Amino acid sequence: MIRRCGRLLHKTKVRSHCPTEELRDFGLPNATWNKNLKDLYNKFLELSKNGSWKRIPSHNTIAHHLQGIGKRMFLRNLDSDGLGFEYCMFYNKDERRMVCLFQPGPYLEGPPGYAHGGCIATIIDSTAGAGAVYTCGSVMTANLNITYFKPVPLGCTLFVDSHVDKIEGRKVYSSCHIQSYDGVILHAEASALFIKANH
Ligand SMILES: CCCCCCCC/C=C\CCCCCCCC(=O)SCCNC(=O)CCNC(=O)[C@H](O)C(C)(C)COP(=O)(O)OP(=O)(O)OC[C@H]1O[C@@H](n2cnc3c(N)ncnc32)[C@H](O)[C@@H]1OP(=O)(O)O
Repeated sequence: MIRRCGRLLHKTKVRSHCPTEELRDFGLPNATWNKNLKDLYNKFLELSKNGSWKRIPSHNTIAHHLQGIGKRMFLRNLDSDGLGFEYCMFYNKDERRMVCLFQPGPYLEGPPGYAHGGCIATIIDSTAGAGAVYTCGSVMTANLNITYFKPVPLGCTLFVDSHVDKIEGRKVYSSCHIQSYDGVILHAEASALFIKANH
């Protein structure tokens, strides 16, 4: 247990929204990560050693205008680890690829025992969106098309693989695949159009 901002918090379990708390990097392993997620994470850490891949830190806010009223980034806004979006991302600049290692928690349930399609869309948007941001700066999603092939069991480990395919002026075209951690099952694929900020 640690004491922060006058509240008692369990070191690995509880997420504080206290605005004065130092930023926590949620892309680091915690006790709720299953073995497959940890193994994939370690594999990408290994690949990062020669600089080709880079781990992307993940905080619970990018919204500076929210300072003073808490940190509420959509994917990191639950108060406990493991219940919602558990994920980390790695970026490969040369390949214009952003991958996300994702473990959907029980609060993301849609059909009984399976992830809601909206949370699959969210992780695709966030992964491909982050890939577009890291490749060419601020973007907004203009279009996202998803084909769902196989339902995603809650608690499994997914490999989300996005790629910036083409950049035409302000338009950034990306594709994304969601597979099981071992690549055996293709759960979904998507194409997305991002528009670069007009400044
Ligand atoms: C976010 C950045 C933060 C940076 C922080 C760094 C940390 C990185 C870490 C983590 C990143 C996380 C990543 C986030 C991921 C999530 C992103 C979202 O959820 S975004 C919210 C949902 N999307 C909206 O709410 C958009 C709503 N729509 C709009 O605001 C506008 O329509 C917008 C900006 C998309 C375009 O508007 P216009 O006025 O700027 O530009 P116009 O002139 O309309 O379009 C430019 C060109 O694009 C085409 N275009 C626009 N929309 C299109 C569409 N839907 N389909 C096809 N073409 C389209 C147009 O035809 C035009 O093409 P022609 O230049 O004439 O050839």
